[in-house]
Amino acid sequence: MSTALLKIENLVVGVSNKQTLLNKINVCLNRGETVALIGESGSGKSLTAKSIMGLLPQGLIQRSGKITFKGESMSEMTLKEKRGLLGKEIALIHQDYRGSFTPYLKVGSQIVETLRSHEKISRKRAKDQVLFVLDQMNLPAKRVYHSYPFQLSGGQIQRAAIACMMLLKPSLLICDEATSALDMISGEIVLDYLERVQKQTNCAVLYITHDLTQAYKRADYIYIMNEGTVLEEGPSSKIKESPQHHYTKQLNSAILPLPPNETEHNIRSVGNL
Ligand SMILES: Nc1ncnc2c1ncn2[C@@H]1O[C@H](COP(=O)(O)OP(=O)(O)OP(=O)(O)O)[C@@H](O)[C@H]1O
Repeated sequence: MSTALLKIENLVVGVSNKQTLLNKINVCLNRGETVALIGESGSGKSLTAKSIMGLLPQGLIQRSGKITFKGESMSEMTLKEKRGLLGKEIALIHQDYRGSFTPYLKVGSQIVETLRSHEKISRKRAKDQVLFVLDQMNLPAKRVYHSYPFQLSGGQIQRAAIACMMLLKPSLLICDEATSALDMISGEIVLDYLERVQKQTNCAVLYITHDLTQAYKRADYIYIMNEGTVLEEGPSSKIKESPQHHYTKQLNSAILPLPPNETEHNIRSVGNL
């Protein structure tokens, strides 16, 4: 049997020895798979994502549990070793994109340098690749490439930051409410692009979201979280069609019953304007 790409086993996180915030979380991701952690605000989704990289906020500790990436225990890695994985092997896309670029350098040259620090590639080829991915993100590629961060909108910077991460072809992409700062059309364009990259590179994607509709559209497997625990898990179709837990049933009943084809058609029509 092949090793899981990422395995979280019995993860317990809390405020030193007091309050428990994550209680015995078990999550598994295979190569190429798309998994969603679903839950309302405060359910523990982001802390689970942060635990993977050892990026827990000050004052919080991992009390027990094991996290393995490609069969290697991350809990035993030094912070330096974990940071080495971040970027090349694991990309983390989150809502707060503001720190993604240095304010004094043009966006294009920053992405080129990031790419060249991970891959032996000429400046000219790197530039071509950067312009290509910026274009794939539906950005005015040349303008964004030659702009300083302050000359771009928040959504443009965020899409440029995502383009930069995907150029590094990570094995695992963690999207923590990655498109919540974008309008609906831009968000769909970004997620469609991520899906295309995923097909080419077979990277796994972990979506952290409260948007069950997106999870049903994008994920193969879903974990339903509430108050720091996983209440239910299963293939998306099973969670959608035969949920077992009353909380999952509640979440399902809260989804607006829009016909998917019509929604898609409307998005396409607006997008083509
Ligand atoms: N630094 C911290 N100190 C104490 N408690 C914290 C800290 N960070 C998060 N928490 C608590 O841990 C719980 C889980 O938080 P987490 O950020 O994982 O939620 P979430 O499901 O990602 O929510 P959201 O969708 O709003 O981002 C919440 O009750 C939150 O208040």
